[in-house]
Amino acid sequence: MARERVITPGGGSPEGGGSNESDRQRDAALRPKLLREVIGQKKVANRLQIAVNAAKKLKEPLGHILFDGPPGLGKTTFATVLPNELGSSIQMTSGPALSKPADMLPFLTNLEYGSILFIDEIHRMPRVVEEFIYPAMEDFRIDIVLGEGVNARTINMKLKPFTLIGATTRSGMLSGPMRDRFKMQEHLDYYTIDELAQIVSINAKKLALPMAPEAAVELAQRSRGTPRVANSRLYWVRSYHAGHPAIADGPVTLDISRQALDMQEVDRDGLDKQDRRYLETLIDVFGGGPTGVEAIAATMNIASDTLTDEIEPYLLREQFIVRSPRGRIATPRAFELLGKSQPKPNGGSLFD
Ligand SMILES: Nc1ncnc2c1ncn2[C@@H]1O[C@H](COP(=O)(O)OP(=O)(O)OP(=O)(O)O)[C@@H](O)[C@H]1O
Ligand SMILES: [Mg+2]
Repeated sequence: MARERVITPGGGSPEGGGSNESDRQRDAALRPKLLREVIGQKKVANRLQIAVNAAKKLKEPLGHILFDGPPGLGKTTFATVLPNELGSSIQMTSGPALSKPADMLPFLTNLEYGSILFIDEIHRMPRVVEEFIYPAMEDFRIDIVLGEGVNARTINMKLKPFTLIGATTRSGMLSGPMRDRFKMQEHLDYYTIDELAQIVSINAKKLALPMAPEAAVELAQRSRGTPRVANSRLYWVRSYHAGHPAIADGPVTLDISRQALDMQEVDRDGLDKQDRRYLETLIDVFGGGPTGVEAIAATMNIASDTLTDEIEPYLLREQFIVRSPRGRIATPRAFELLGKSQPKPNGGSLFD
């Protein structure tokens, strides 16, 4: 198993993407350790397995890898599985924790041959740091400037060949030159109900919670296609079950899982309070749009990044909203969900 060194200069969090502390502890407890334990994302997992096999056979470090996709889909999971597969070590940091090139030095000088440096939220790394690590990625060397003004000297330092793994929820914000330096670029997509149900069943076992298969499917259906959400729903169902003496001795049935999720105000489509608040704002305040994300964010009193990174991707995928050049528009499905009737468009189509 890999030795995991988590070093975060500047007190930054090694993991980003909007997960809070308790989510992170749960994530770590339930995270798969090996590629074969990873559920779904089969094409990605197969390509990684080939790359790992090749690296071992050729005794070369793995090429640099970029993972992108919405929060909670497994970017950090894949990054932490790889050193286990390779028998190497991993250091973890994140873009916001790296404000200047010197912040990279402890990581770069700690590298071992073939070890992994994981940079979460890599799109938030400042341009100066990005440019500083280009030669590290390409030729395993860095240029360090010592002193200032006329006394400044540049020292060229060789590094041990290593693998950089970047993760981002916003691949569009990554610069072209940075993206091009990754040998593999893997996009993670939402999971099917079947895959999520498997994850829920496996994790219920890890938590020693007896659960009927239909209950696992119910949780899967109501988890926004996202393993992290499925895990957090599972923890809630576990508390609900344990907190009711009358049912705590039996398994979690379909009924129990429904009651627990209804109590948490997770609806049958898996949308939670925050998702519905977004749709209510778009429909009640902005007449269903089109309206800009900044206006929705200001009205909801929430960061617009949270909307674009965490809330909107699933609503877009499930076609509760569409994006147009003039802004976000609620679809008939969103009106139906909230039990509202759709205003009649004057003349032109609602979606023009
Ligand atoms: N393919 C998978 N198989 C099984 N469990 C998974 C899988 N992907 C993710 N998980 C579970 O979901 C949790 C969250 O995943 P992870 O932390 O890797 O997401 P992430 O993409 O890094 O999110 P963020 O953008 O917020 O950093 C993991 O701890 C793990 O328990
Ligand atoms: Mg992560």
